[in-house]
Amino acid sequence: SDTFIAAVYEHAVILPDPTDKPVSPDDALALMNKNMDVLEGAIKEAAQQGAHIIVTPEDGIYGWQFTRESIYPYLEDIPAPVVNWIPCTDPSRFGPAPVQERLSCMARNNSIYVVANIGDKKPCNSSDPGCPSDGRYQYNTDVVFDPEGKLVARYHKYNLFTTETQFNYPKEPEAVTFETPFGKFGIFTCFDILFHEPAVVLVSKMQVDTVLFPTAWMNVLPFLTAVEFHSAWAMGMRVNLLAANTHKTSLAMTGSGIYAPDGARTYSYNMKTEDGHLLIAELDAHPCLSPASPPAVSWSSYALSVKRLSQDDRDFKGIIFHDQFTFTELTKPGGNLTVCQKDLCCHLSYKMAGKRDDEVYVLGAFDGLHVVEGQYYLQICTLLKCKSTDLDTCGQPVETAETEFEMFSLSGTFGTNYVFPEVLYSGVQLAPGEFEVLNDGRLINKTKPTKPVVTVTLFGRWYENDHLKQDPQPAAFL
Ligand SMILES: NC(=O)CCCC[C@@H]1SC[C@@H]2NC(=O)N[C@@H]21
Repeated sequence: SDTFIAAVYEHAVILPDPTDKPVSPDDALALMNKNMDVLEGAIKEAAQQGAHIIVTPEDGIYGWQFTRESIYPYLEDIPAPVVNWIPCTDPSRFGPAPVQERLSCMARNNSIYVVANIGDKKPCNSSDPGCPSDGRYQYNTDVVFDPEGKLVARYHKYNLFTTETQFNYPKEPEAVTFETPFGKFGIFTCFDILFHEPAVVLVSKMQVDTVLFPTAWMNVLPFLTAVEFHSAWAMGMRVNLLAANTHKTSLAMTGSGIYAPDGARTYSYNMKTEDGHLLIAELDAHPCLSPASPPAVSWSSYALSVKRLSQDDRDFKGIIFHDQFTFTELTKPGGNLTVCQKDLCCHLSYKMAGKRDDEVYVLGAFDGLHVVEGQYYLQICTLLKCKSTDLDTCGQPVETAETEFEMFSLSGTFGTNYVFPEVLYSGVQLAPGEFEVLNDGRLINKTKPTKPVVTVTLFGRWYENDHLKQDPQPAAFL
């Protein structure tokens, strides 16, 4: 088919009581059934509304804050999909698997693809030099059941977040794909989206049309809020992305969406209430073949042609999410500005509807290694509102603004082809259809921005440099 209907469910997960001691398998299943009761309601509703596939969040069935031991009763042995298994009709073929059985039946009874995140356990012994001392591998795992209830995909999360000490890293990254009547699908989980493997491999080498993305994403302004970064990744990579986040406002976890290369089809961001939310939208099955699909971008082409007027004397430093940026202030209601850091120069042309005395904006550049909660090379050009008129606050998280822009055009001398374009309006709102990236690498508004601007950013990931990362210091040397 040319199009299909996608659903994502942002789920307010029911958490187990925090404990280091493992609960009984019955208690673990009772908690998981409570979450699956809620997910089943969303799956039924999505199917009734015609959805072909639904994505549910990372940790959406058992929550978090586990030790390696305390998660064990929640795990099941998940076989590779090659076994052709429908757990709903043959539940005990590979030992007890009540969670897989129930997910499979939800898919089968509602004739819909169901994507969920659960835990896999794989016994091992001393013949395997990597086998953990407790005799098992434990993996953070996504599963996909087709509309017959057959297990068609199993993916072990490769880039575990720093807090996930209950799980093992898979030895190799897996590029997991499956074909459907509405395009080729790939899958990865949460923190994976910041890295080359498997995320970029799925798109560039395996040529998937749509990525399934269960996540438990804590929002970090100004660049790494879920709806902002995930929609930008879909645009930069030119694929559909179905992002289902966990909902827990005390951890800043909210923000799910159905994203296409030309912008969000639908999204939700809700820091006000603790309820779940179902999103449904129609997508192109093959977005790269669509007439709306943009041609390849030469990211540095425009910026390299700009002649720089000397203005370094007005630059100053500031911190954004632990990284030291170089900033320059937008002192006039409109004009052209440049700021550079190392090899990256960022150019901005802009016009405000009116320059306000109570709000300050800066143009910023960062070219270097981010080292907190994981290490990754970044090249970032950004126009952002400072928290107050004190320049020392530039880079601190800001959610609202009053300044209206007539136009903006942001570009940079990027050394990477992987640049994710973000536009965030006041109130953590996206701007679908209101901006575009030109072939020469300029991020521009298409129409006059309909809301005040908080951030306009070109977020570049320089994967090619990641091999230069330092190994973390052994504890003895700290
Ligand atoms: N569940 C995960 O894999 C972790 C979520 C990723 C969170 C993103 S990555 C860098 C930022 N740090 C955060 O706390 N949130 C952002």
